[in-house]
Amino acid sequence: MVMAEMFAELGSLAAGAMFLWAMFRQYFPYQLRPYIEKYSHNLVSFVYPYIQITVQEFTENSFRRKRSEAYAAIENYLSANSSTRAKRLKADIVKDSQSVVLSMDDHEEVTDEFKGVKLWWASNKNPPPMQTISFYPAADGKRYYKLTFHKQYRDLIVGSYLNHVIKEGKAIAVRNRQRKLYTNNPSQNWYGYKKSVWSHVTFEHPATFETLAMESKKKEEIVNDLTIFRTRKEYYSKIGKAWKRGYLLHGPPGTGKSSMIAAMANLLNYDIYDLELTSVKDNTELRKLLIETTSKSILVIEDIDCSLDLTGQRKKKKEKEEEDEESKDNPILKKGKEGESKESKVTLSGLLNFIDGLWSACGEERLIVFTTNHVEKLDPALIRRGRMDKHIELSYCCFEAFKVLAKNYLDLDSHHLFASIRRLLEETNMTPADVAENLMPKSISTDDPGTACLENLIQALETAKEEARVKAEKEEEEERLKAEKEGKEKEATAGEVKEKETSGEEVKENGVSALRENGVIPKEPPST
Ligand SMILES: Nc1ncnc2c1ncn2[C@@H]1O[C@H](COP(=O)(O)OP(=O)(O)OP(=O)(O)O)[C@@H](O)[C@H]1O
Ligand SMILES: [Mg+2]
Repeated sequence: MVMAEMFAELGSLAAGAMFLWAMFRQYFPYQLRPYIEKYSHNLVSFVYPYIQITVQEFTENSFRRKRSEAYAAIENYLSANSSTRAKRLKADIVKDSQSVVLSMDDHEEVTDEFKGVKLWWASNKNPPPMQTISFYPAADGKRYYKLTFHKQYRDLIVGSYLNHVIKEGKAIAVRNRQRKLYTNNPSQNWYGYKKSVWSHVTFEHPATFETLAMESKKKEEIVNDLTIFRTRKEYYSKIGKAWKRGYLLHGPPGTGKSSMIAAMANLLNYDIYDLELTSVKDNTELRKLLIETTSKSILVIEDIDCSLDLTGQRKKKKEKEEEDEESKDNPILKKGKEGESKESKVTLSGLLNFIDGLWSACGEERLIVFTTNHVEKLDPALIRRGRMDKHIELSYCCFEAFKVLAKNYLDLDSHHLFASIRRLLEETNMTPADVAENLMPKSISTDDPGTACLENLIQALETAKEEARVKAEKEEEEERLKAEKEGKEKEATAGEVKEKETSGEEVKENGVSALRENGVIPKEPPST
């Protein structure tokens, strides 16, 4: 009964308020209305001790409509912090359909706590504008988040809480994102408005530092170097350097240079930009590619010594001039040359600027990795410290590296054949790629695949040792023959010179006696 009375009273109150509001709108002078609204706002804020901050999903300026970074970060933050508390959630699939991320649904509210202070987040949506007949799909309403907190915590919330939310949100986005492997498009593939200088696929390489075979001390040093680099944002800005680091990986083919790049990307959770230097037209295009890369990425140039003849550029130019001269009068030759003229005009100085010039500071938290099989062929300017800060040599398989491979491939920590393998590895050079190939079980039916593979490896090592011995002998023989030949040639030339000298002396002697005969020079006194 009491309840029913209460509802009846409430109903009449609401009806009364609505009547008053309608009267106000109809009869109150239009010019005075803003003043009344302003004072009513002031009155409400005086009584209502809470502050509200809204963050719209889209920011708009006169050029374009863009999804707000702050909104995306808050969305991620709330998806991680609210999914256990909110009752209505939206599900979305990320990471290549592998996991589901839950976020707050529209018109849902959750509470959060920061340093003992309670705050409320609400997700809302403004109704869409009036529908008109349009070619485009119907516009969705404008979403926004509203944060409410007590005004006494204003400094704490504005000063640190919001920063904390954005930072956390961005970190969650990085964790959830799908990593990408980019490669540069040739410039003829950039189509007008939709031009993109890089194309990408999902990056999924299983290599990690655990599976990488190399000495554990060296591996630890590299992992430490990378992890320190990642946390050094403030340090880099303090010393006034762009937050980037260069690595030069060098060593024979099949020693794990490309695998190490994949392991680096997996360790740091970075994207990879694999730059194919030969299809970059010129230095300007190189700069454009650099600008289009994002932070938290590894920029890779593989086989830098083969990518471009950077040191031989001048020679090439001279040769080209000669060729041009030749083809001037020959129209067929000229046509052929024009077709080939797409070759890269990237210069060494362009590349040096790319690595550590002014432009290289755009974007941050970036690694630049060069790989090469012939470090001695590279220009010293290209690999000096500061450009390539860390030089890592990946070499032939040592016993420690073999043990990593045996553990990965055969699940073996020790075996009686390890001792012979150790001795053989010390005596011969075999790349980790070859060792790994021999450790792959070749048949399913073997009872003891581990022993079979190790025996295979021993055989391969012995063959390699024998081949190396034969090769060394052959080289020695060639060397000996060459030395012999050179010796003979020297002897022959020495003989010729002596002959010439003696005949020259004779001529001289004859000349002198003739002069004496003719009394031009005095005769020699008789010897006593
Ligand atoms: N250090 C290593 N640890 C583990 N696996 C390795 C290692 N080195 C080579 N491999 C194996 O050999 C294969 C080839 O290695 P990778 O492509 O990394 O060599 P690379 O040094 O980049 O050679 P290249 O100079 O020819 O590009 C890899 O797929 C990997 O399985
Ligand atoms: Mg490689």
